[in-house]
Amino acid sequence: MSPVLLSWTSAQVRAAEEPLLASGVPLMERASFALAGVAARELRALRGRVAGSRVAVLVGAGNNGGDALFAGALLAGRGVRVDAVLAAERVHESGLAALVRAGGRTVLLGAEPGGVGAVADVVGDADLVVDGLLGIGARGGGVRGAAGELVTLLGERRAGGGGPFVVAVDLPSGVGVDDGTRAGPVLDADVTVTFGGAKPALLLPPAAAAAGRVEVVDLGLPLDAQPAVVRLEPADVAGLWPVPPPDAHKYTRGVLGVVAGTRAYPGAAVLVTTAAVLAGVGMVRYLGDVADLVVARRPEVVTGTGRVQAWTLGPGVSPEDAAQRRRVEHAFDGIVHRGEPAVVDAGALDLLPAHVGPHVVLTPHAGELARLLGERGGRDDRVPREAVEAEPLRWARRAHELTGATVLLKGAVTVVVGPHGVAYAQAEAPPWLATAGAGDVLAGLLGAMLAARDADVHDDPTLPAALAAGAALVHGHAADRANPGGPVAARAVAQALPATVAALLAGRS
Ligand SMILES: NC(=O)C1=CN([C@@H]2O[C@H](COP(=O)(O)OP(=O)(O)OC[C@H]3O[C@@H](n4cnc5c(N)ncnc54)[C@H](O)[C@@H]3O)[C@@H](O)[C@H]2O)[C@@H](O)CC1
Ligand SMILES: Nc1ncnc2c1ncn2[C@@H]1O[C@H](COP(=O)(O)OP(=O)(O)O)[C@@H](O)[C@H]1O
Ligand SMILES: [K+]
Repeated sequence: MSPVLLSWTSAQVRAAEEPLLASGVPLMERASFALAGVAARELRALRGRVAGSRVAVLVGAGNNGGDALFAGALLAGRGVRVDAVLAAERVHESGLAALVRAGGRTVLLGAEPGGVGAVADVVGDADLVVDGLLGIGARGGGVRGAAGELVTLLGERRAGGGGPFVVAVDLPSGVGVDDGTRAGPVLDADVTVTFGGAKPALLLPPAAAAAGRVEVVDLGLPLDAQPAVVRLEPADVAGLWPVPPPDAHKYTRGVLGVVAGTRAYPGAAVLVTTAAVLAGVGMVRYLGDVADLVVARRPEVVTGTGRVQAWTLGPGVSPEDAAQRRRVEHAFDGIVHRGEPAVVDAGALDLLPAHVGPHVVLTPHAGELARLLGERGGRDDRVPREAVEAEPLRWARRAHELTGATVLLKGAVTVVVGPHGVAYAQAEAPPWLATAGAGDVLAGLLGAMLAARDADVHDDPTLPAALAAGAALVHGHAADRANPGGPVAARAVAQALPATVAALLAGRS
């Protein structure tokens, strides 16, 4: 398994390809050859053979269309019936010539007697569609014009359970390449064959859901700039997880202070402390109103004040409760003055000091992030939850700018933003994880990681973001391990942590 999926913006990709194109490296030839290979493999899987099957190639005005045309030509050469739908009067010239030479047929979108609907019927009846409408030249806002209508019609077929298998060229057409937005018609794909390196839209919500399986084709591009968005893979966990050395003792493994839970919400305290203990922290110190319950459920936990290496603050905490408020504010003293790393969740988000450092990791969901932005930002930052969900990277970045903290924005894909533009998008969580208390487990798990690596966090301000992304990955895997393919309770996710971590460290996941 290859560790880390990296993505670069369209500008970074263009900068990397420039010297190669200038020296005549045949990038499009390499790209289209790989693309045709993937299409042929999928046809074999779908139809049992390549020759005799039917492929529709959607061709936009740019080089993305060029890739699709050359791939169409290669497929036609292997006995595939290829219909190319030209979405512009001028398309890639030599690509078109190659397709026609190989026996591919063309229709000009808009010039067909039956209009876009008739073209949609032809495309819809194909075994496989190669989507070369838009690549990194897409300006956002979805596919425009007649091609946009075609994409909408094909989307309706897919939604109805029909429609052909779609292979996207470089990106699903219509997504916001660098910001992962989905505003307007997008052709959802089953497989995306992306060139040189992934693009942010392939990792970021909401666009990433349109990509299907992502296959990266190495074109030999010198992509040495810092990637825009990264997805950690299971093999990366070993480099982040605090594996105790032989001479470890409980204090070197870290003490986590927890302020969580009230008499009204006692469960949060149990879930946070359980997750931290099962993630292998040296010790948990619980501060709160339900110590008896916590200790009854987790006898490993100690109660009362004392030194800690890191904090988890906020699950089940109500800022109106004076005693809890005092405990959280006291913890923030150590966080601000001694630099203790912290996870700040739920009720503690409302008590966050004006400015903190990246050693503080905020863990809001979209609703909590919208509230935080509204309270701390200017007029333009007052956005509803839906706006955060439509552009999670943008708003997580904004929250980082406003607070100085590392920001982990929870959701189906969890987005993490830290200093120096570092960003992660983790998508391992099964939808079953969207259940009350799951966030408390994440807060305890991440707190344990920060407590064990507090010294490293002091040295490297980008480490908390990596640890947070790693925690999201472990959290998702634990949910899956707790009950593969079925419902999970938050407590079961916590209970699955020891075996999940062991499997990830052993490379068995
Ligand atoms: N970067 C690289 O190293 C390589 C790039 N290649 C391909 O080249 C592609 C980029 O090519 P281009 O720069 O020509 O860009 P595109 O092929 O993405 O398309 C640009 C064209 O689409 C139109 N357009 C933009 N937004 C639109 C919208 N929302 N609705 C309708 N039309 C819109 C523009 O007017 C322009 O004519 C990549 O995605 C990739 O497929 C490959 O050939 C291999 C190498
Ligand atoms: N659709 C989804 N698919 C997968 N995971 C999800 C989805 N929605 C939410 N999650 C995850 O479930 C957890 C829910 O956390 P949170 O909203 O804080 O709930 P709670 O406060 O009840 O613990 C987060 O880790 C989040 O990333
Ligand atoms: K495309």
